[in-house]
Amino acid sequence: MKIVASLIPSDNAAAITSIARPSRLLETLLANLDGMVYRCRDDDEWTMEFISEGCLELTGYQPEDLLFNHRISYEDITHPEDRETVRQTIRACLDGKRRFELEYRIVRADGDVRWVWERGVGIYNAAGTLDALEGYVQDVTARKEADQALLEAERRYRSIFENAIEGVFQSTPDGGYIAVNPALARIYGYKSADDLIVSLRDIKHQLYVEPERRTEFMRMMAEFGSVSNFESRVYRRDGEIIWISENARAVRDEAGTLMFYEGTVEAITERKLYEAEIRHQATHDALTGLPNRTMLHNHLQRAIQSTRQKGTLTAVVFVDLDQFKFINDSLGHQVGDELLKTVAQRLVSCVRETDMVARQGGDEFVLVLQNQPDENRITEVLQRILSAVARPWVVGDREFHVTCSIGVSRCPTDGRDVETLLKNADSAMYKAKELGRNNFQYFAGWMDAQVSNRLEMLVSLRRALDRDEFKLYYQPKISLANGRIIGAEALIRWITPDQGMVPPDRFIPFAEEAGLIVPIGEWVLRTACAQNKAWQDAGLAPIPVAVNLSPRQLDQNLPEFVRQVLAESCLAAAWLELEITENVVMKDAEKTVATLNALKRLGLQVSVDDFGTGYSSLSYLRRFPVDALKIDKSFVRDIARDTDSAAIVKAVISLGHILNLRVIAEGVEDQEQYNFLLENGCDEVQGYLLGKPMPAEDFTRRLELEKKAAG
Ligand SMILES: Nc1nc2c(ncn2[C@@H]2O[C@H](COP(=O)(O)O[C@H]3[C@@H](O)[C@H](n4cnc5c(=O)[nH]c(N)nc54)O[C@@H]3COP(=O)(O)O)[C@@H](O)[C@H]2O)c(=O)[nH]1
Repeated sequence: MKIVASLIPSDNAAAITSIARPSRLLETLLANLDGMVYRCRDDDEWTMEFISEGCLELTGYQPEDLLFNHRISYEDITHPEDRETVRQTIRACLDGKRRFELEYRIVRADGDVRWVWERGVGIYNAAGTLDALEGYVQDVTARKEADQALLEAERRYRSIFENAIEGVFQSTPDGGYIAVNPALARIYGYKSADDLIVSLRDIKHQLYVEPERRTEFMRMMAEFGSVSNFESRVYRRDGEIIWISENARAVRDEAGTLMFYEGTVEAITERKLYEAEIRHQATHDALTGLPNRTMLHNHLQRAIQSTRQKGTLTAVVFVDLDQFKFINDSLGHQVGDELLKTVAQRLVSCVRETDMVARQGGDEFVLVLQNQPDENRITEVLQRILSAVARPWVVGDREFHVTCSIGVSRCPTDGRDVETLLKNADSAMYKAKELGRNNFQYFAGWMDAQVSNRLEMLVSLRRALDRDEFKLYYQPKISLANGRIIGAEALIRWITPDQGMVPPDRFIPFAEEAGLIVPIGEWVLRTACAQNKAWQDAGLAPIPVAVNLSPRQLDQNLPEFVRQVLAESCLAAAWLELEITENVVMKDAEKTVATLNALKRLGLQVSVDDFGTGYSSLSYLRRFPVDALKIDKSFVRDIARDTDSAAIVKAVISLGHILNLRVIAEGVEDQEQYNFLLENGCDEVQGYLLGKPMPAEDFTRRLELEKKAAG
């Protein structure tokens, strides 16, 4: 209950005269008053001597019911909880001869509780003794309820303001705060809302990390009257930088003059970090942390644009590791991953910060070298890359050597769009592989004439078998004991209608990738067996023909397939030799031993190809059912120049003989190499010196000549 005691002295009010008998005019007025006029005694019942007609509407009782307490007294109508206070308040005013004014509750005839406002005055006689009280009572329930609702709403809003998780503020255009809630103080690292308001007086410079954000905030407020999701970096009190998002509006007076800004602040650092992480993941390679293919494409796109505008030179460098597949297969993916990470770091160390090193996938990296002054500078970088990648690489207590092949295309010379530049760099890289690996090649127009697009190659390869485009060449193997042909290696050739002959190095890896190597390998085996049988049927001296096997062919079905092919061609198994590269033998050694044993049971021969380039374990080698080791041509090539190569060749020959294996040296190109191998007890040689791979018809003539010479 709200009690308002009037401060107006009752001397003036005393002018109100007795209204025991009001005039007619007054009666009309009183009857139409919105409330009740009364005159009562100062007794325990507030006995009414006069009461206007408004009594009925106000209390639900007829005026007669209350007059002289005929039916009920006003004291009884007054709400029991308010009676005492009403009496005390009126008493105090009467004692001080002041007008009284108060609000309290009454209980109407129908039991309804209503709020009333009462204003009255004491009526004194000439002797100054109180005669009666006169006053006016009005129903103010509606206003009271509205006030209550307003208070409740205010309380609720204050609670929201005080307890909100978001920061709430009102700030002035000159950069101070009028009001902030505790959450904003917490977000900005202040002890309390007051601490923030007092300490932070220059929002532009004290709060924003980039003060231009405040300028932008003000500009948007002036232009649009509000900002939403306005993200900025701000300083907390201790100097820590966080991200916030603001939603705010400008508050203006009726004349349109800006009064202040008000809005909310949300701390979004975590979201920003998460978004940055997601962006990073979408654009970076998880293993090496380098930009991925997507980012490379976007970056290259921009680099091309800038190259065009500035008239500069940009190089797209395709780097492919030479022995990666082998390392992955023989040493496992974990080691392969470590190698990729090391290579990634080394590549980054070779270029400027403004250049990009991206991982395209697998063991392929692409570098974008922008704003190059000339080709010499690009070449310097390429040389740095070759030596960086070739630096020994240590895993545990073992040291490895890896090289890479590099292809380069230049913008604008070799292409002006992303696809062309990447395709041409890729073609140049394949040329580098063909030219012996561990080198770089700049793209040249003629490379386009070859089947350089891998996708095209795969499509063409798929058709090649049906169109009978493959051919087998045969290269002689010569006995060092007597210089005679003691075998042949079947080597596939692809004669395409438009590109001519495509060497196996260019398509075997794709065939392996696409799984086409299995049908191609089957064709090779059938053709080689059939050809060998034809030579035998022609009366030529029988020799074993060696066929190369790809890793994908070496599964448990292979022995059965070989058995079938031998049966179909009627070739005795002794005249078939299978060449398997060292890394394939070592990969999943247990499984390989089982397959090799099954093959050996057929009666054929098995040799380990490219021996020396891999990491054969001696203990495994002892257990493998193989007949021969083929020393890789890279060692044979350097026999005369490089003492290490010469030592390796000698060691392999000794090792082979200790293990009771034949040793064949491949890639013999000159007499010096031949003599070295002869002197060091090698069993067989193969190479251009003794005969290049040749079509079956030419090989037939070689065999016929041999037969004649043998007499
Ligand atoms: N899975 C299969 N792989 C095959 C098959 N046919 C060939 N290949 C493999 O492709 C690689 C390249 O073969 P190719 O271009 O035929 O090269 C062979 C010889 O021509 C070459 N060679 C022989 N002598 C010399 C020489 O004196 N100098 C020199 N620079 N190169 C020479 O060596 C290749 C034979 O190598 P290898 O197999 O290691 O004995 C090659 O890896 C083939 O294996 C196939 O049908 N299936």
